[in-house]
Amino acid sequence: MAEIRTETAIVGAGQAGVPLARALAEAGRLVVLVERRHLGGSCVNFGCTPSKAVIASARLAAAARRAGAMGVGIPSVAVDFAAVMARARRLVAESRGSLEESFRGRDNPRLLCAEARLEGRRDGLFRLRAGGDVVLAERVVLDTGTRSARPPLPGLNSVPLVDSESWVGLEALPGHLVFLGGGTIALEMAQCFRRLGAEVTVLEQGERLAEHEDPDVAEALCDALEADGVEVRLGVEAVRAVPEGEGLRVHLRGGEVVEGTHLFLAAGREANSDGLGLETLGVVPGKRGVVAVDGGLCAGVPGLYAAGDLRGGAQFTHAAYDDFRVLRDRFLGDGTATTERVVPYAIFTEPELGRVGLSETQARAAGRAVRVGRYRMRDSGKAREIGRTEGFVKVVADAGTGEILGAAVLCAEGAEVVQLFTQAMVAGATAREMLRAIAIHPTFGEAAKNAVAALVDG
Ligand SMILES: Cc1cc2nc3c(=O)[nH]c(=O)nc-3n(C[C@H](O)[C@H](O)[C@H](O)COP(=O)(O)OP(=O)(O)OC[C@H]3O[C@@H](n4cnc5c(N)ncnc54)[C@H](O)[C@@H]3O)c2cc1C
Ligand SMILES: NC(=O)c1ccc[n+]([C@@H]2O[C@H](COP(=O)([O-])OP(=O)(O)OC[C@H]3O[C@@H](n4cnc5c(N)ncnc54)[C@H](O)[C@@H]3O)[C@@H](O)[C@H]2O)c1
Repeated sequence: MAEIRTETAIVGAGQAGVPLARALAEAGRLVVLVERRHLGGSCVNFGCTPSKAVIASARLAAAARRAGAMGVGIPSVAVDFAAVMARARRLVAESRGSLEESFRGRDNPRLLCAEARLEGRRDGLFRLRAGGDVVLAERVVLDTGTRSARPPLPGLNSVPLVDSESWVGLEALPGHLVFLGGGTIALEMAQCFRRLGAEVTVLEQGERLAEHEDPDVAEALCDALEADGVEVRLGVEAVRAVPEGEGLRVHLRGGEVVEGTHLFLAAGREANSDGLGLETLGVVPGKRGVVAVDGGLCAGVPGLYAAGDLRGGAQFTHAAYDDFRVLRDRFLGDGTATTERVVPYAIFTEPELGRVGLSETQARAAGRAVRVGRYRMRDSGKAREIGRTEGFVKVVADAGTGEILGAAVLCAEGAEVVQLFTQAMVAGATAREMLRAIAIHPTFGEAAKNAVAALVDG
């Protein structure tokens, strides 16, 4: 057993852990990074990278099927599922490989490939067991991410299951996927697998998909899935899963039965905080295993920090990466950086939903007097020219000052277009100030500007 003394120990080579380890080492500070599985964490290995690669293939198949409407004949569209998945896994292997290469042969950051567990704190040092090694660290950063939550559904373990991690290993196209849950993962993956040729049913216990979005946005997303042939069942309660031949049956309350070949678990995520030994420091995780932090990401014990999905709140790659900025500033800078920030996000369906700030529902629930500007994509020149008229832009502003409070951009490239509103919000811009910027014609930026104009004029 080796005893390793370090200034900073980082647990989890995810979106905050890797850049932080590099930055500390570059500044000449001793750092140990402990990872139990693959460098790059969820985003690289089974999240953003492979899902967006497969979604790109599915979008291409859908565009090819629509080509006739644009005067381009594509007589038949064949999806080679194995090739689609092989391409995605190749991208994963490339990203992971270059990360592995960047750590090879280095003693700072020192990479330990092991499961880490805290064993309390003595003489001002955290004690961390990592396989056969013991790390003694002045501070510890936990960046251990999340995993698919497993709802307490009787029979769950007896049926063919896919989750947000194992899907990446699929070799053959599932015949009929039944999604349990209708949030971000289900929206993206249900549309994608349907476009690749699978039958898809989504079972959502709530009254709408994407429960955190405004009802008009959620309804438009639901319409988009249904237009692709996804069967969406809202307000249903799965009470039992039963194997049936090669597949399964899901029994719903009320007696109805849904059949499929695989159950896709998309019922939320829970943080990897169990097994970390947090109890040895008196830290008790909250709902879904989340570790509470302050604005500087300190987890309640001096010297203990939590970053990325583990700390709850915005669970996205770019938010985890921004936690790196906060921690780097805490450890190497003047220590004033905080997590008070504007975090945009997207749902990569078609149309794509780009979101930032407050939704109309959230703004009204917070007691704000708001104005809402809306613009339909079917009125946009660019959308009509490229044959992508679905969706709308919706912008929410303070009724008194005109300050932009949030936006939902549901259109082709909505995740790109919403960045306009992110910039405006960070700059504290009002609707009138946004209108001073000329938008290029023909672009979706014009549609965004027209939604802002509707806010001022409407
Ligand atoms: C299917 C899917 C698609 C997604 N798509 C997007 C997207 O398009 N855009 C977006 O912004 N976000 C997306 N996300 C979310 C994104 O992947 C996460 O928000 C992001 O990866 C979180 O990074 P993290 O650093 O918090 O944790 P992770 O990237 O999960 O890293 C945590 C690491 O800690 C390691 N670990 C855990 N416990 C221990 C331990 N005890 N000892 C040692 N190591 C440990 C894990 O093995 C893992 O490598 C997606 C997620 C999924 C599942
Ligand atoms: N584009 C992106 O940025 C992106 C993409 C994929 C995943 N992610 C990450 O993953 C998270 C989303 O994961 P998710 O979609 O699993 O969770 P979610 O919280 O978005 O949605 C879960 C849904 O499942 C429903 N549900 C829960 N238990 C159920 C049950 N027993 N039966 C039926 N419905 C049930 C809930 O009502 C909810 O609507 C995001 O918050 C983000 O962190 C992000």
